[in-house]
Amino acid sequence: MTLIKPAPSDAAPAAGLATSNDDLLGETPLPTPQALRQQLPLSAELRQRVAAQREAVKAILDGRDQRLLVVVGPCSIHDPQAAREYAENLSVLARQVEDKLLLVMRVYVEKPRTTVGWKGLAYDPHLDGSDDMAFGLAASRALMRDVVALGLPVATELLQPMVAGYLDDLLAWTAIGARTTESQVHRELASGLAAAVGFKNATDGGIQVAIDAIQAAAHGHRYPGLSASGQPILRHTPGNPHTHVVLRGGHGEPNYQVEHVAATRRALEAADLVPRLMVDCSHANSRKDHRRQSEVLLDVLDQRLAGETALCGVMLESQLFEGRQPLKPGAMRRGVSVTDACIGWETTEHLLSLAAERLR
Ligand SMILES: O=C[C@H](O)[C@H](O)COP(=O)(O)O
Ligand SMILES: C=C(OP(=O)(O)O)C(=O)O
Repeated sequence: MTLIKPAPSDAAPAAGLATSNDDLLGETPLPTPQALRQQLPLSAELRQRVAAQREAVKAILDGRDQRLLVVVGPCSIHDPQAAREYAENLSVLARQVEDKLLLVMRVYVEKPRTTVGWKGLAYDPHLDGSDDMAFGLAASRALMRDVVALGLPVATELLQPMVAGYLDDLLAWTAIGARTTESQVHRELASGLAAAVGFKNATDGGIQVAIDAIQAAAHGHRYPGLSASGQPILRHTPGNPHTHVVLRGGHGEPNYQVEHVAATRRALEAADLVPRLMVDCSHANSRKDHRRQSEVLLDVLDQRLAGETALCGVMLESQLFEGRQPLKPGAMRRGVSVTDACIGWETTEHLLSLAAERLR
């Protein structure tokens, strides 16, 4: 992706004259979270639905509901219309398997990058480096609201803490990603979320950072933030007891197999935490080959059926069509991932129907 030069109005003054960082930065106003929520409000019915969806996720994490939590959907959203079509398919499947699986749709609008790259619908919705974030935040909120209206719970990764205020009333489950689980800022954010939070293990495969994150997020925190109306505030959080580890493998090596799950269970128990985990079938667990996600899922199902109660969830990266494609506006295939490769809808439907059948 080509980096765009700042427009003249955003251009920084000559560096030699700068006396503070503000002099070096361009800026573009954004709506406040309150303004966006007013523009795209949640009805009382949808608010209650989100509350019920959160409760359903927490019941699984607490062991009050024996179903498997399944966070499934695109690696990233770049085409909200295609995502709506995906959500319609998923909502039909969700009803067919609801006796054994709770399906939650990945609506990932912020992407953490290893170095640089497209950062997601919320940041660059026109996919051209113009970074029309006001539009991107609105498109993200509108899509999440439509997904909830279809009856599906929404999952996302929260990356930039300020973005949370635009979207967090819609979320039933949240990820803190492998690149941010060790960050105090993200642990503080998690401690104030009403939704359950999954902490990914680190990109090097280390699980201790996720265990530390669970402990940090369970505590109340006070940290500076912005209120819904844009006022700087000291935020007071209550602590979040509904968090868990997500095993995603590390540095190309998987960590979903029986010995890894047993080691993670022991590490959680040693820290006096309830052993509850989700396995991400993608990322290093699939060695970044989307076709291997099924292997991981089937292994996790075998572990569950063999009595491993710590395994309460799985994650799948899935799109309308399989694979991935480079981000080239004007030359793109509809419903194909522009970040990590995904399995296609037919495979997703087959795998989740099979999973429900095996658990029956
Ligand atoms: O889930 C998606 C990617 O694995 C993550 O955003 C990192 O992407 P990158 O390594 O392509 O930057
Ligand atoms: C970026 C993701 O995962 P991880 O943080 O495990 O790399 C993701 O699930 O989209």
